[in-house]
Amino acid sequence: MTPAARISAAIEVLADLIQRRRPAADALKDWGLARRFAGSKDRAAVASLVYDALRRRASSAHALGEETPRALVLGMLVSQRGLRPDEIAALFNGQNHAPAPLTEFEVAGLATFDLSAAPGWVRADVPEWLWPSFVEAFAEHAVAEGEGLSARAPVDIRTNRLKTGRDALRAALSHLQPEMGAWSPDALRFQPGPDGRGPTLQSEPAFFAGEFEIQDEGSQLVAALAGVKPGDTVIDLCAGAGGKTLALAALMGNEGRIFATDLDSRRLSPLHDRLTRSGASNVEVRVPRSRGHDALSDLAGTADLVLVDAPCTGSGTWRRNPDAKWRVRPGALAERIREQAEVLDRAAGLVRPGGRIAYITCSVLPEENDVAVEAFLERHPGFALVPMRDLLSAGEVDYGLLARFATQSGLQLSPARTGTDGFYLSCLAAPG
Ligand SMILES: C[S@@+](CC[C@H](N)C(=O)[O-])C[C@H]1O[C@@H](n2cnc3c(N)ncnc32)[C@H](O)[C@@H]1O
Repeated sequence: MTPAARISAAIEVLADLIQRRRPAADALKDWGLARRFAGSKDRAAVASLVYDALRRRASSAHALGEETPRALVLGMLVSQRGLRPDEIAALFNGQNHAPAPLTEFEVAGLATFDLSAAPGWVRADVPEWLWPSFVEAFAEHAVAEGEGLSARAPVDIRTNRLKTGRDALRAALSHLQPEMGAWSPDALRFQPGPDGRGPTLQSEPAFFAGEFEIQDEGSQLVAALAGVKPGDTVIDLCAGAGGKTLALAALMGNEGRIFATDLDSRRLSPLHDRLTRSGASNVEVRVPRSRGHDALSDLAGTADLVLVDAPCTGSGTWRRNPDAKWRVRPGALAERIREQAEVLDRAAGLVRPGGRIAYITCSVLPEENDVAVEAFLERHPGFALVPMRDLLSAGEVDYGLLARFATQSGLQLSPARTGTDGFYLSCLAAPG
């Protein structure tokens, strides 16, 4: 397919997902099934155009004066891909599957492409209904934070200390030109290529050998800051596929015990293979027999640390999933807040006297972060916040520089602040 034909395809996919309000992945899959002639490079290029258009949906609609699939693509070609109006006009020539020529209205929109008078949520490319939350979280930096969440994400990996060291892994992957992570001593980073994707790391021999896991550096950081020690008894209450479980096992050097569970037993399935590959031997996966079955009933009041990697809107990961940004609804936020309270209350019954709950989200919304923690402290007055300076100075690395990203009750990472996904961490000490 020519570059112009790929643009036509992206417009078609966007029309489908907007009209039928369906996830981008589903619309892309259907498009691919109906066009078997399209090769893997074409599919990747079309997907990249669609996701880039979704990153900049609000600002493109504003600049072009309409929210049509064409306008979203046109705006993105300017703001995300840096094309000039004449370059865009050459692509939109109506020949050989290229999109129809530009209208006068579109030409005018491209020529001015002015966001200076646009409201903050438009310049930030954040849903309008979430803008008050952004302003509450980031004040005068809210637009820059929204822009950070609209950019493409790098691919980060976490060196598995149980198998190798970061320098050795960097040498093993030198053909992919890894960069050192800025914060985590285990992180390596790969910048996205022209199609927005990173290298296919899962086919590397070092991956099969368990020497690394793909994990955003922010996720690595919050796991490291949770305060786990070799020999601890740890419960990972929302373990899912085990990204944090594996990080904790490595930090503990396989000493002590981790009990990993999840409300949804299906989500735990990938964890078994990942544990084998990683060499983590101190993890016991507790699979609930049915919804509502308590797989941890024997562990009440025993854990040095309960990790609550809570279900959330995922607003901190919009770089990786720009579709989710526009699909999240107020009802879903309210449901996540209810689940967060439920899971935190469950954690309170599992932690030992003097132990700790580490509450984590991949969200930047205060409702899911500080507000959730403050509501927990009201329900459980014996618990107390672990001071931020203690969190940042407790481990092998002094993370004092992160203190400027402290919130009322926790720590907020973000693409604009730390170059990571938008993770939040707050640690709560149980009464001794
Ligand atoms: C953010 S994901 C976990 C990601 C995982 N910890 C990782 O690092 O890969 C949140 C998980 O919480 C689970 N969950 C939701 N409500 C829960 C509850 N009440 N108790 C335990 N887990 C719950 C979801 O099934 C989901 O797997």
